[in-house]
Amino acid sequence: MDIPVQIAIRLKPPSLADSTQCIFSNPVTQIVITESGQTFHVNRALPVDCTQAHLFNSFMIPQINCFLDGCDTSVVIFGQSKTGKTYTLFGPGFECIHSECDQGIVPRFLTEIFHKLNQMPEREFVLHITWMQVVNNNIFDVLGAGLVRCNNVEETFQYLQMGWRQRCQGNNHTVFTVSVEQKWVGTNGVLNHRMSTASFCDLAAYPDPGLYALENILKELLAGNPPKQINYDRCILTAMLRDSFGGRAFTWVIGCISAEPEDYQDTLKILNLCLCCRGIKNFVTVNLFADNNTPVYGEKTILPNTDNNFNLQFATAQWIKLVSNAEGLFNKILQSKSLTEADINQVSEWLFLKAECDECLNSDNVVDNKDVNTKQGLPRIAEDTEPSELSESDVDSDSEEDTHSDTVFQDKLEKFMEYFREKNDQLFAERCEEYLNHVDSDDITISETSGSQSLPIMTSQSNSGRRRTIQPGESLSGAELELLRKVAAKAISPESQKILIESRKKDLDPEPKLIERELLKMIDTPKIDEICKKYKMTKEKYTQKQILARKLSKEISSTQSQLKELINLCIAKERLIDELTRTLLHNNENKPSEKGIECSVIDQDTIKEIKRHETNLKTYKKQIEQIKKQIKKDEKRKNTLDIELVKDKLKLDELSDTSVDVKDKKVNSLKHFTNRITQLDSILKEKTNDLENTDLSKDKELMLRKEIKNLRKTRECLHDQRCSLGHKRKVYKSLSDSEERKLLECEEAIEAIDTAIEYKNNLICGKSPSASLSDSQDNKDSRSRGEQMLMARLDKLSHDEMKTLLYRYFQKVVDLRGACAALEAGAASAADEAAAWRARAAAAWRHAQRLKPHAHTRHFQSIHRCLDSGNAERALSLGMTSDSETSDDAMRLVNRMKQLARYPAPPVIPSQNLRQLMPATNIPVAKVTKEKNKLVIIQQNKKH
Ligand SMILES: Nc1ncnc2c1ncn2[C@@H]1O[C@H](COP(=O)(O)OP(=O)(O)OP(=O)(O)O)[C@@H](O)[C@H]1O
Repeated sequence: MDIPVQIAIRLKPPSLADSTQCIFSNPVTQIVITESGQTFHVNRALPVDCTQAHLFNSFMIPQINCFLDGCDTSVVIFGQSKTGKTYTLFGPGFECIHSECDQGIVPRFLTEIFHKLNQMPEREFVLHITWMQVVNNNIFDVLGAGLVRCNNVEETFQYLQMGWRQRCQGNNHTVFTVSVEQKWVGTNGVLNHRMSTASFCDLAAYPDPGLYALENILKELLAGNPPKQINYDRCILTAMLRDSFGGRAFTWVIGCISAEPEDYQDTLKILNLCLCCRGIKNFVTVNLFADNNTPVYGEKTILPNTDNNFNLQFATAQWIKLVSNAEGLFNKILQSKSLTEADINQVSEWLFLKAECDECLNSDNVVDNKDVNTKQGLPRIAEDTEPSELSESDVDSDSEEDTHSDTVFQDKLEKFMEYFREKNDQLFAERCEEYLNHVDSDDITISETSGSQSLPIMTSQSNSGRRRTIQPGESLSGAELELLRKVAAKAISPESQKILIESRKKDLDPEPKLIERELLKMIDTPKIDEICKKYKMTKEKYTQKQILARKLSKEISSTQSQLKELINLCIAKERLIDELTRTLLHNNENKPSEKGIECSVIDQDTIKEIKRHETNLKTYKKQIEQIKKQIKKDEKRKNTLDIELVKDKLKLDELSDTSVDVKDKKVNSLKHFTNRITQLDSILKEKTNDLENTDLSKDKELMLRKEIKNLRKTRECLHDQRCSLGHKRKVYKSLSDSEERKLLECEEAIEAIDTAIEYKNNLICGKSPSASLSDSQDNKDSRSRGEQMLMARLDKLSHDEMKTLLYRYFQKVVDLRGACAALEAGAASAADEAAAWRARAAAAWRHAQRLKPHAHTRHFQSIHRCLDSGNAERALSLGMTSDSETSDDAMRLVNRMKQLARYPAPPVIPSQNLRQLMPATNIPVAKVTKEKNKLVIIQQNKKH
């Protein structure tokens, strides 16, 4: 979320009560006004008498909440010297003499944080503090221990005291940070793992190089430069405040100003600087760890139980996991800000509905057992072994208890099934409708491939807002639709398919809820409920009768034992009476008469005793009779009960057959639906992933297209440049060296741009653009060790390094191409020269061939002439130069030479004589002319 930096202005109270004030603040209108009437609108215009507590409460409480939610926060204080910057941040000091009321923002913040965290025992947290000072662009660790872990407020205050003593006094910057890592399991059963940092910066007063550097950064940010392009590392202070300005922190800037007239100019400067910050927006976001939002389930969640509720529990657990996964993804997508507003609304609605479901699932109405840990998603469906109404009856046998708990369990199970069915149906129907409703009407098709199992997918534009929470149908791929058809087809009876097909044939818009109803019918048949109720009632009666029967038989057996005892007593009494009677008779027979009076007294006693015993015996016998009667009665009752029990048993068996059938059906339906839920959830998950990917890839695609567009523009420019250079070369036949190089660069750059465009196009089309560079196993294996090392190094290169490297290679390539072009030109001219020479040689050869016979002849003629003229030496030298050893002329010449060598040379004749001596080689020529009827013949030499 983009949040502008917030501004608060605090006026230092005047040193003297009656001193004049040149700056005023209006906390109602949040305006700071100068004596000249200049106004500054700020977020908090704090009054002169503003207390430390008021300052803290007026804007730090929301900061604390934000911080505990996992966002970074920051407080930066500007102000001239002695305007109360340190006082605002820390207070007057940490000694006991100082009142707690004077505590500044930092101690209050720490106290509040510990207080709040202690109020949330479910949160595990680790808190660290650091206290740094920037003195002359050098960093100084006030606490001397870097990050210091604090477990409670007391410990933290000890460090504050220590730091207060150790800190450097003077005009320097102080940065105090508090970082907290928190971990807790939310009510939805997912882990929250966050990290937040709060920084408190007490800036030095002007003039300070760090402050100037910060001022420049603020100006750059205000000019609209993205933070990524701003060099925060120009000094330590700016590097430390990277997050506060243009970063991810929720920042408050506090301007501490003096209201006194002599400080007016400095105050204006600080006010303007603070106002500068108002235009800066920070991207505040929750800092999450990778494991944030992962579902956390205790072992308690999945209970080993009967088959029936195991499925139920498993389905529920899976369901919750899947929905939580989707929730995590949705949260991430929301944070990524890659969604349109409509999408954000939908996702938010989904999250809201999910929260509603969680609330509902975790409510105590659903599950009686209140001990269930609500953090673990759906409360545990526990076996209820608590005694209920029936247990009050006199049931003492184990089997009775079992039967009783069975009944209770049956009830519970029914209840849970009912609940689960409702929820499941509701959720499933929603999903089903969403999927089916959002396919375009064109998609009403019956898949030919799936044969009779195929389902016509219908559409209806009707939708309720709630059901439009997720609209996967809008972007369902063909494969997904097919999967959905299959999933739905499995659940729909052939009859309903027929109805659907028929309704489609009639060209009616089939009611989308038909499918839903059909699905619901599968598990929600009234017959099943009736049977279940009847079975339940009969079973209850049967159990009661069983109990009664048991009670009776127990009573009978106890009466029988009582009877036995009485009978034994009677027997004993009879024996006693017999014995007494026998004694009495014996006494009467053996005793003398004188003792008669004494004897009769004893006899009377014995008689009395006998009589008493006989009366007792009679009573016993009566009792025995009564007991016998009672036993008979009880036995009769028991027999009746037994008969009834047998009858009931038969009835139960009968019902049970039906109910088992029904139960089986139910279990099957439940299983089936569990599977379907899993399938649908996997689709949902896929769709969620797709949604994320699509949105991401859409953005990416847009970006790529933009890049391609830009590249094309660049290419066009380069192309124009290349054309103009080419044209120039054509016209002037040559280019300067730099122009030649430029041309090469253009060509090379165009080639590189073409490759880049192709690469990006491939990315858009989803093709692997750099198969050769991709790190597939095959490629890795096929690379030599050297190549692998090179690739590993390239992988480690930073963006800038890569850019430099590429530029160098580009230059190298251009150099090489230049050298190559020069070489090619040299080679071409050499080849031309060679060709010219070859042509000349050929011509010479032909010429030589043509001239050869004449030359020979002329050569030999001249030799002969020399010989003839007697110039043997000349002839010899000419002969020496002749190359005609094999020719006849040569042979003849050689012979003549040999003769000349044998005979001496003739005497030298003067040339005039020689002419006379010459044979008539000059044949006289007669010229005949006609002069008047006369023929004139004139002899004349040829030479004349
Ligand atoms: N609002 C205030 N209420 C009471 N006392 C104040 C207030 N503001 C400042 N003081 C007092 O003014 C004095 C100077 O304040 P403080 O040291 O905080 O200024 P400072 O801007 O940090 O100065 P420096 O830049 O020199 O570090 C301190 O004694 C402080 O107690």
